[in-house]
Amino acid sequence: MSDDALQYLAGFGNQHQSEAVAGSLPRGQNSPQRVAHGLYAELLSGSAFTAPRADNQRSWLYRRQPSVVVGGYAPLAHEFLKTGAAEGQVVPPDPLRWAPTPVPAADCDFVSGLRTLCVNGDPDAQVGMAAHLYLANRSMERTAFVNADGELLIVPQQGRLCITTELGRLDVRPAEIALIPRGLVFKVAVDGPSRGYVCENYGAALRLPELGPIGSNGLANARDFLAPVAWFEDEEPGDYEIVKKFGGRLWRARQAHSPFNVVAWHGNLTPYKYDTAHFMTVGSISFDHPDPSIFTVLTSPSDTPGWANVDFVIFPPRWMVAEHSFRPPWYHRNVMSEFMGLVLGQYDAKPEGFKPGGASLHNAFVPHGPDTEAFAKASAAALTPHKLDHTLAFMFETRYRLLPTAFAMQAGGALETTYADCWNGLADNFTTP
Ligand SMILES: O=C(O)Cc1cc(O)ccc1O
Ligand SMILES: [Fe+2]
Repeated sequence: MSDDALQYLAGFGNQHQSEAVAGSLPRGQNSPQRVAHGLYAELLSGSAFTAPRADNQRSWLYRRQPSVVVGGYAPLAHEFLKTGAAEGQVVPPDPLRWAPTPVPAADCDFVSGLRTLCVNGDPDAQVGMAAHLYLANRSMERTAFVNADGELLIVPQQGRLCITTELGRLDVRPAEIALIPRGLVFKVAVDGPSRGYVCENYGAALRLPELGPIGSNGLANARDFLAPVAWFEDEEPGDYEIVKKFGGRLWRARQAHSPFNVVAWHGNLTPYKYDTAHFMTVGSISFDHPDPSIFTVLTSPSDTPGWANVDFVIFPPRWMVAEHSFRPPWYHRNVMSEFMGLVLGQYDAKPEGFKPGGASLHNAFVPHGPDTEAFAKASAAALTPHKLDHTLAFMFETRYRLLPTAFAMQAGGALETTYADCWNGLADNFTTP
């Protein structure tokens, strides 16, 4: 693990620039005849060249060798990593929940420890997402990973991650998140048994949501997203393994140098970290429970306005003050599909049953809401101002039905076969006047 005091460049979507060695970054042009210090220029495009300016994402990398210097790729098996609806199972129209999966004692790193729970869409159509767990007890040393199928939103739940990327390093702890652009090479170091969630987004890049009547401030503020500063692995050449996810399969290649050899870069296609403690929640200060869209941190739009390919929504510590209201989420059925995880504490709709490290899936039009215990508590609670504290749940909400994987549905696995019983106690209390 690297030290704590990493430096960052603040601002989501900014045109950042950074050089680890002074004078490495070309001034006034991108591709000089000879780049300073013998470096190679390489363009990384995250959007089509002709994407509208507001959506256009690319960075220029100045590196010791271009990434084309890599051996040929050979297939690499991964039993538990699944891609797109084609690799999902038949899904019953029931609410599903998974208990926390322990970090195995057997050797696993961030990539070998990926366990896909749910999939939809198709990366070749640039539609949909996957929800994975990661379980890791070993750092990636001379192995790096790059995902050509999707951008990765990493939500640590246990253990601190040091993520080395081509553009520099990010130190990420539980309650923080990391965003790794599609196609960017990275590796993950851990400081002990580590677990968390990953949203692999095959669709349009995640961005800050529109704020509408909220105005020009609030929710996740752009300046709280931190990009790394340029850093390169300055060591003797030696064998390095590059693992690439490409077309739903893993591939591996060997090269004789570190891929973390970018001495300077500039552009707006960067990884980020974000501390959810900086999320400025808005909520009801009068009555009723608002739609959870007020908690959207990042959104990947689809081609239909307002119907997200995937929204990343958090339920952070906040005050509950609504008067004459049932304060937890309402009972509902939603055309959108909801995958949830819990980073820490309790979730108000399922105070006991939903555990940190666990997950739930409420698919399109699958009824759900507070369990019997939460209903009873909230129906009788004194409606004084109350702080929901020490809690962080989140949701990947997607317009496409999520299909669980064989790992998610396996008998004897983490699937809670009695989950739906949590609503059995909701008796018919109707009384005729
Ligand atoms: O189902 C859930 O727990 C997530 C959720 C939370 C909320 O406050 C409103 C709607 C919703 O789907
Ligand atoms: Fe819901």
